[in-house]
Amino acid sequence: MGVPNDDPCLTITGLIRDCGPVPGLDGKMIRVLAGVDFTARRGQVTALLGANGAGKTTTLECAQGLQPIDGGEVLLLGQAPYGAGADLRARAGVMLQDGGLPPSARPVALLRHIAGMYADPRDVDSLVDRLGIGSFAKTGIRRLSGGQRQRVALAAALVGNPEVLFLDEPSAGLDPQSRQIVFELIQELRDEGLGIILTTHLLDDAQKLADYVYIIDAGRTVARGTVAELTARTADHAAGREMTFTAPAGLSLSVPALDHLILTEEAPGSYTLRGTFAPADLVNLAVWWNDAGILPDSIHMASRTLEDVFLELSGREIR
Ligand SMILES: Nc1ncnc2c1ncn2[C@@H]1O[C@H](COP(=O)(O)OP(=O)(O)OP(=O)(O)O)[C@@H](O)[C@H]1O
Repeated sequence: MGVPNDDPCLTITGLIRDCGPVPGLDGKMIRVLAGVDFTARRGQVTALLGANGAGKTTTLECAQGLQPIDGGEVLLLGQAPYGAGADLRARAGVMLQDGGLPPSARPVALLRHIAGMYADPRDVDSLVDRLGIGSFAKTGIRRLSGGQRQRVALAAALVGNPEVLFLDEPSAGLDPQSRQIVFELIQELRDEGLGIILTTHLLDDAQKLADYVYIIDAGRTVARGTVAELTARTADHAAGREMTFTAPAGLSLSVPALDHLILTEEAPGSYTLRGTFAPADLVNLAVWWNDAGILPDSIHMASRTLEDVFLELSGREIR
């Protein structure tokens, strides 16, 4: 296996998409995508995040050539996907949330059938083994649990040996063991050089898997970066840290050495410090505890998670 390169496999620039006509808007079209930028690279997992209705599905459908575009540019493996031939489709694997699998088919027979349609398919037996499909190999798709169906859908997306893999909510419905298996497989495929594009509502999944993250809101790209970059403290978000500790209730909150931080007793005996911490603040805290004769029962310090960033950018209210 060669060293994977990180060339772009999907480039979306200023994507505009109008849909409709919408009956509630007197039959007018609505601008669903108003400038989405997104680049996915080979050998990386790139996550597309956004609240409900942000435009993720529409973006991916434009990327897969399932919808035309009204402005901007989409290049999948160097080609405009809408109207492209079967050759391009064969190079992209798509795992949809509802699977899109024929309900009466049996998993292994279906995978062998799909493999037969490709020039250079993956080995079906090893995929079946890897994804634990053997134990329900001959059960009809309609009788499978959601998590089993999800694993068959992933195998079906991979069997054609694609260069780019689109995964819509890959861990939806999976139990912890299956989720672990699927995550390990995604990481291996990434290391093989596949470009993997993932949409998810589970920010924890994005935090664990994604090399690069794009956040879209109301049809536009509003943030991009590695998880570390997005969660790093910036000038705007200098108050990005929070420390909590538990100690006896009713301590005096007047601590001059810490008065640049906000110290509150959120519940009896449960204290929170927020603000821009310097390492010396930990010394000042220890001096305060020492002077007051306190040994805290627990201490916890955390920085922002991807979820905090997402909520700041997409708003906390439901749309
Ligand atoms: N054909 C259409 N006609 C009218 N409105 C549409 C059409 N397609 C999408 N929309 C609207 O565009 C917006 C974006 O939809 P899209 O399905 O891309 O969002 P999403 O980010 O995938 O949402 P979710 O997380 O809920 O799946 C939504 O408000 C949706 O109602």
